[in-house]
Amino acid sequence: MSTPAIVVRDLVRAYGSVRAVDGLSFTVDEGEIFALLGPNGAGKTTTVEILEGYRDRDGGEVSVLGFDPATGGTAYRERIGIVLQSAGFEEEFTVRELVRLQVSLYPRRHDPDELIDLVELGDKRNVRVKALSGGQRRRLDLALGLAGAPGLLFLDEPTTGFDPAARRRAWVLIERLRGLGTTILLTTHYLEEAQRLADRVAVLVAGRLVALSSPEGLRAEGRLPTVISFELPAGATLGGLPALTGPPEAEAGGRTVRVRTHSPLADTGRLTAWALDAGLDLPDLAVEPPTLEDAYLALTGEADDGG
Ligand SMILES: Nc1ncnc2c1ncn2[C@@H]1O[C@H](COP(=O)(O)OP(=O)(O)OP(=O)(O)O)[C@@H](O)[C@H]1O
Repeated sequence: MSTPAIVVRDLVRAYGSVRAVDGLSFTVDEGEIFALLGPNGAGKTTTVEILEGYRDRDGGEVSVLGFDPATGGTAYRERIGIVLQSAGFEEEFTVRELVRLQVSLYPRRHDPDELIDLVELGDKRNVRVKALSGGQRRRLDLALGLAGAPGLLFLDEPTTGFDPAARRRAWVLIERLRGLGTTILLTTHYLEEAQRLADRVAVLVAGRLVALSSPEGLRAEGRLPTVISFELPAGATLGGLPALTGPPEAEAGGRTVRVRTHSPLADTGRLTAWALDAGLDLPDLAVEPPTLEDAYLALTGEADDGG
């Protein structure tokens, strides 16, 4: 087993009477994409800033790439990459000038042009920063965060504000970084992003860890039901449906029926057999297993009961 890239033990950080981080422990393996999730105010930014060396801690142990970030100084900062949400850019610089400048600050460097190609800004190389779109700027953020060829990258909500196509392209790029062996600590509010990218996910609530698992593990541990839904066929009533393990619920005022079940195969079989026997269709029949978002909402107590 390789040495973990990040070790956090019993980390505590308080602001007055608020314990923003309240006894947090986890490790991140080398080469892993590790996502920190949690509602607003859960302590993600505080944790990440402590790991980056930009915030003091009140208690606990932290080791990142073998350094204590609190005392690692420049030697430590040169080893990590940080992609901030909105770095203040020199608007008059071109993309190439800015990336070259950033690269020159580090002893271990990427080739500026390769970096620009990696983030797919090759055709914007000589364009001034002020003329970039929001999504292109975020890709430039990423190039700047990678300037020192870091072994560890902190990615703070990397796709906030991206359109869906740009988000998917960013995911491919992040996966490419993983392929290069970069360890990534990711914070995000997009559960689909965590599901797609993260090897493991930590869920924080009020400064404490409430779950730590692979996205699949988290879904499975939630023991949430699969939802079968369909339109009630014309002439059929809720009471006329076959016996199912989960009671069918009709949407208020509509004809959509939902069955929450832990035996989706058996219940779907009963429903379709019943419909076929009766010569009925089940319009919009769908069988949806719980998503990471469902598991997350249940864990953080944020599930909305409205269905
Ligand atoms: N500089 C500060 N002074 C006082 N309280 C702070 C400070 N920074 C954060 N806090 C408090 O610490 C708690 C955790 O904040 P933090 O920013 O770490 O949460 P977060 O999980 O990153 O939230 P978000 O998803 O909104 O970014 C919150 O209650 C917040 O109000």
